[in-house]
Amino acid sequence: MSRIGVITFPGTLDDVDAARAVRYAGAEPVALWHDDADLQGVDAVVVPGGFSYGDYLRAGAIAARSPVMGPVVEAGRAGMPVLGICNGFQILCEAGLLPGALVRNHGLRFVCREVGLRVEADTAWTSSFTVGQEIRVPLKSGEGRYVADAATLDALEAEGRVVFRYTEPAPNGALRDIAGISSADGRVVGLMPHPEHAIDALTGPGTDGLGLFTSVLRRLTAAA
Ligand SMILES: NC(=O)CC[C@H](N)C(=O)O
Repeated sequence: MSRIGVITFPGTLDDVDAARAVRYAGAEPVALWHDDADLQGVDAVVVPGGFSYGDYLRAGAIAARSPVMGPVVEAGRAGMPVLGICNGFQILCEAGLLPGALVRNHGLRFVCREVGLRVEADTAWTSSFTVGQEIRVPLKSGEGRYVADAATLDALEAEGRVVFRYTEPAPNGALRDIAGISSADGRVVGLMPHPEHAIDALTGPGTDGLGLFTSVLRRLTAAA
């Protein structure tokens, strides 16, 4: 069975939901601890949402320099699938695995509501969707405005690395309505909205989020 690590930092909120999403998809979640530079032989890693280290300095800035992120960056650069959700996306950008940055929402308000996303790229974490498919998942963040310089944004678009775009003007002011991006090899993906909160029909909203986790499992099983 594929083993997918889920990291817990001080201040992480969504590790339990991320582990459940991994389990619902049919993989084994493995708890990884921020202070251990040890990935325990996992096949993929989820960096979940929350307020790691209290968002001090900048969201994700301290977590990006914690012991566990050393091997995550190394493995991500070598092709291991890594998914950063919300604070996890902020951490992956701060760690240099993904380009650009997440800054305070325009209007400076925390945004907490369901959003529509268009899947725009076939990656390790989106192969269960069709390109162009629209999904609905919750967004809950105060520093969710994706920014990068124009050359980086042009390159991301030209290389098919904009993975998710809001289907409405970005509620946080993200440039070009970008909700999620990937590494050049499509294995490291970060997004601001929360697919792990949309996996169970009983609680909703919908189950669209599960597709990210079934996608990576399919990829890992095909590679095995
Ligand atoms: N839900 C989250 O992961 C919150 C992310 C981050 N701390 C923010 O508010 O932007």
